Amino acid sequence: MVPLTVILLYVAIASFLIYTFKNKKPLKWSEIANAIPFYQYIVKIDSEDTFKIPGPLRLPFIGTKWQNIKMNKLHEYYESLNNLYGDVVLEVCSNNVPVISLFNKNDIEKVLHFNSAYPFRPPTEILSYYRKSRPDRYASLGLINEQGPEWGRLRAKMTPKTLESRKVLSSFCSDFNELSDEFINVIKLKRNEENIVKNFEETMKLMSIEAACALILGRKMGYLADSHDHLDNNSKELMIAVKNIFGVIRDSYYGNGMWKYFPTKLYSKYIEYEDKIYDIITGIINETLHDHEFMALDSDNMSILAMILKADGLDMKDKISGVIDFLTASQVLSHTMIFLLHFLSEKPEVQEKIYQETLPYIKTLSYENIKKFHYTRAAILESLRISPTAFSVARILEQDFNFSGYHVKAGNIVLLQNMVACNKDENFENAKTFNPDRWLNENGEFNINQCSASPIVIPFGYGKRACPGKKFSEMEMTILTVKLIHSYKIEYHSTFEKQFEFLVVPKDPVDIKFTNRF
Ligand code: HEM
Repeated sequence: MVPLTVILLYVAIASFLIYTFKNKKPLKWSEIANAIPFYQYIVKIDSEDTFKIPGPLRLPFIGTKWQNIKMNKLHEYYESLNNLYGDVVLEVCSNNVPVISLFNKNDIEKVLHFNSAYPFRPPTEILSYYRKSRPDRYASLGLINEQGPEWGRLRAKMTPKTLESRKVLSSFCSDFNELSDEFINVIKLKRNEENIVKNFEETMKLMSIEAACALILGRKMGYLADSHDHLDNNSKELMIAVKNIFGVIRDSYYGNGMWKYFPTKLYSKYIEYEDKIYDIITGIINETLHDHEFMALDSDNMSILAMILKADGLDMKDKISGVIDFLTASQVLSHTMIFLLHFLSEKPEVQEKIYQETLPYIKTLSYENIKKFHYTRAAILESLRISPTAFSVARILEQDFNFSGYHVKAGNIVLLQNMVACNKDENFENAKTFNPDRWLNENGEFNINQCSASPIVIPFGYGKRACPGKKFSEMEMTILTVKLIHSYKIEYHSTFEKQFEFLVVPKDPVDIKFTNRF
């Protein structure tokens, strides 16, 4: 006999669900969607053309979310979708919104080359929902998530041409050289008796966040010191929040989505991290505004924080969210470096070539000098081609397109599956093989146009919406790689596996052996 309480509970839950769906109680997604004019045009699955696109079985309410996808293997899942259904694949979110994956080089290029005034990238739902619920703190969804003319305004104000000027890059180059030397020392201290740094990803993340704070906040946090005992609570909490927020965003995006209807644990965790970062950044901004010396620096020596604080036409809410967005977005360095170290570890001869190429310049790794490192830059690009951390670039179509014979209407969300496409032999010869030489011309010079499929190598995105941190990150990766190779021979001591955490990241633990070069 089923106890009466169980029956009553069942009836209560069923009635609630029927009420929720039958009365079309507004989903939080649609609240967000209606708040952003462009989103009203996102097409729903009722479009006949969209239905013709192959993909996993679609069920009412849950779309294609019934599949037992291991969330941390999502990047492999997309490769299997391509193998099963072809170059254009349809998935349907639980809120009936279609998401179309494009795997074919020509289709990807069509979207990239569409000349949009304000390229639309679907926003992160959980962040958008939370920021909309806090008008006391946020005036907009922020640079990463805002759309249309408002995004255009934020982008123009927060990423002025001076941001990537030679002088700003040169000035940061010398700061980053110092940090890299500290990092080399940290590795020395963290090696065990076999010269292995266990859980290297943790050490690398410290470097990543220290570099981000130097670039964006213009301050040294001390995350690379021997011990963290000296750090104040804010510094410790900032580190934890910035490190963990990506995992929560991933779960909100690809999980069961219950946070949209109930105040789940996941949503509380998200608020906890977002609020922590907000409070600490607001404190730092207030301190900075009172630091007259800092604010008086000329634009060539300014941090991104000072540039944003000095920008005209942005209110304080915009400035705070801008700094938060820059800080969280810049955490990708650590994953990209670990992928690169894996490839270098597999090919000691590449390490040797980098060593020889950079030997004459090792004492002065200036911004001008590192441009001469053709082979090193080719090795970095090759790693980003095979193992980008952003496995796809998302866009919302602004006009109808024909993709490999399928008509796809404006308003559809497409995922440009650059990682899968970049690992296909039809686009790159022996695509899965790490081969820096493919990026060198007959004179041994690095040339991005050396491969005909280079337009789909988009680790930093593309066009007006591309990553504003690209030049900084390429510079950081070059300096760090050169310094590491001049100090150590690098060898992976754990199996190399990737996992999905909103971004593709190395599966931990990563153990790397660093043997002194001399
Ligand atoms: C290896 C390091 C990095 C990688 C691989 C990376 C990758 C990306 C990608 C793929 C996008 C999306 C671009 C698009 O949709 O076309 C993006 C956007 C963005 N990145 Fe990065 N990024 C890195 C480092 C940084 C750094 C250091 C900063 C800060 C200075 C930064 C700030 C941003 C911001 C603010 C956006 C949003 C731009 C917008 O929507 O207008 N990133 N990044």
